[in-house]
Amino acid sequence: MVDANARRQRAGRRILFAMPMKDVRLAKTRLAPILDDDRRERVAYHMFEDSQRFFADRFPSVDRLVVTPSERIAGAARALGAWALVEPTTAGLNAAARRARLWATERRYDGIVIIPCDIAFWVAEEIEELVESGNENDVVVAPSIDGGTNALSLRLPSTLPFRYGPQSADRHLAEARARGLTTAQCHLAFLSHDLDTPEDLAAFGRTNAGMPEADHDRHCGAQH
Ligand SMILES: Nc1nc2c(ncn2[C@@H]2O[C@H](COP(=O)(O)OP(=O)(O)OP(=O)(O)O)[C@@H](O)[C@H]2O)c(=O)[nH]1
Ligand SMILES: C[C@H](OP(=O)(O)O)C(=O)O
Repeated sequence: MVDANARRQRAGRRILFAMPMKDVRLAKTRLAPILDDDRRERVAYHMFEDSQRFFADRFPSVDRLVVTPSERIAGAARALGAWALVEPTTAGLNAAARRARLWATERRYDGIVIIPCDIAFWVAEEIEELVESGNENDVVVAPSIDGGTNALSLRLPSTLPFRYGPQSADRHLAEARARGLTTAQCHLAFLSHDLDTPEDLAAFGRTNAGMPEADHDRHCGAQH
């Protein structure tokens, strides 16, 4: 009975997917050595659009917020069914995350899942796993293969300091533990692959080389 009630409560949680996105002119700068500006901007825009279509198609009932300094991206986000929050300047991912969390808190969402717009392959089951783990834990981190944070789920309200940057996955978990929050880490094979470097792009182009072979490589586990 307790379980059934808890499940019903979780099912009623309102969450927000928050997706930070730069102006494409400043995006994907690590690809500049191999792509001219036009191609680099197209890659950035294509990945952004792909992310929005994926969430609109597979998670139509979950609100999305795109945080961006770009009016062009904001307009495209709205056309693809998202809310858009326009930042006055490009102030970094930590600042964008803080803005998104404030927006969500003011609107009384129960949770926020911050996800970048540069994942090579989106897999709905991975996102479901992440959301489910976020229903059970205050803070959930899905690391990228280089130790970054490719998804961060927070139960709201939250005062966790954002630590995007090198090795941010461990840093987010450490900050959460230091505050006595419940934490989990999700190992999600596809979500761990953002497309940042020329090597990532080459792997992406080689029919899944460098990508996980099967989509069953996913699990979330509590961290103590
Ligand atoms: N709104 C906003 N989004 C950002 C900012 N910095 C990064 N992002 C977004 O956060 C996600 C991960 O970004 P990064 O991998 O750090 O940046 P990137 O533009 O994809 O690639 P690099 O320029 O090579 O670092 C992408 O969706 C970015 O567009 C920022 O200052 N503001
Ligand atoms: C989003 C980013 O992940 P990376 O690009 O380092 O994988 C970070 O955690 O700062």
